[in-house]
Amino acid sequence: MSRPFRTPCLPAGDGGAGQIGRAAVRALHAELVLAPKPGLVSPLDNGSHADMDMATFLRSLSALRPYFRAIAAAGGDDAPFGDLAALGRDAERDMLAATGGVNTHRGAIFCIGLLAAASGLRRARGLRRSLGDIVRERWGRAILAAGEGAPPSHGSRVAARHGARGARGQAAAGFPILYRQVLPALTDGLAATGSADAAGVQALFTAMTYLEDTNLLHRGGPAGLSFVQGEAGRFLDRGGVLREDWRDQALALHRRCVARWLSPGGSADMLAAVWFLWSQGDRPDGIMAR
Ligand SMILES: CC(C)(COP(=O)(O)OP(=O)(O)OC[C@H]1O[C@@H](n2cnc3c(N)ncnc32)[C@H](O)[C@@H]1O)[C@@H](O)C(=O)NCCC(=O)NCCS
Ligand SMILES: Nc1ncnc2c1ncn2[C@@H]1O[C@H](COP(=O)(O)OP(=O)(O)OP(=O)(O)O)[C@@H](O)[C@H]1O
Repeated sequence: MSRPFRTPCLPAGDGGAGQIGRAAVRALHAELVLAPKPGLVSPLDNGSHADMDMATFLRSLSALRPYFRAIAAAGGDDAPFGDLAALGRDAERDMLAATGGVNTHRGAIFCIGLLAAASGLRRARGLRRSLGDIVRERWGRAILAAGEGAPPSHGSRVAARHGARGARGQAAAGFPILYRQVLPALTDGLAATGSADAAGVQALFTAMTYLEDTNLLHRGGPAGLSFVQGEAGRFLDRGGVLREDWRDQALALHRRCVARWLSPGGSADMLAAVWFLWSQGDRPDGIMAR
């Protein structure tokens, strides 16, 4: 039975932008400290990354605090995509300054930034839509249009070569992977295990199974992408985090990804995004009253 959509309460002061910004940073922190995560930076090790570690990510996260609050406030003012993108470009500069030029959070600045803006708009207007729907309806067209003139990137090169839709395509469509696959996996994982770690791993492996991750295409081509999708899918088919030995199984895939120098960075962003959705009251069957 689906829950009725209820509008979250409005906190006093800045329209909730501070609260939304803090939730975004907490979601990214929760992704960072989770382990094991195949090929990704975690407290365990640097995964398939020679140029960054936990400390690099923590510096980056600290530099991004003002950004997430600012983009939530801009969303609350119903800013056009051009204004959000300008905030995002400034945030990328802050990230690069904090990390000595390393790309720790480019995907997250984009996707969690947009979701934070949508949360600001939802609170300001008392909307009863999911954050993904708000991103699609309010900024979807402009997101796709901005991609056409954008300077080349790893993502855009592999998108052109392999026909992938990448981060822009996922956002412009309202993040269907989050609502159809990753959020249900997180919710079911929490209900079945009562453990945020286990549910996070289940959500991450679900993203790895279904996402067309341009990081994997860039590093490993179509074979690298289908290796990760296939192995993550097998982990889920064998019972995922309901198996007693799930940590060993996840760790084994981590080692195999590192041996191939593969890193599912887009899926890491989806994990942080789904923690953010959870914190904002989005659920697979509606929006929780808060
Ligand atoms: C759209 C963005 C992410 C660039 O995407 P693009 O595919 O061109 O580049 P790039 O390879 O550098 O980064 C993509 C990142 O998205 C994540 N990702 C990869 N695949 C996917 C996917 N299928 N779905 C969601 N995220 C994904 C990964 O973290 C990856 O690192 C964004 O950084 C951007 O628009 N940059 C241009 C400058 C700008 O306007 N910034 C402000 C945006 S608010
Ligand atoms: N815990 C994490 N570990 C590694 N990458 C992550 C993690 N969380 C998110 N990511 C995402 O992965 C991306 C970084 O991946 P990667 O280093 O492969 O990208 P790149 O700089 O485009 O490529 P390369 O380093 O191969 O030149 C970031 O945009 C980031 O958002």
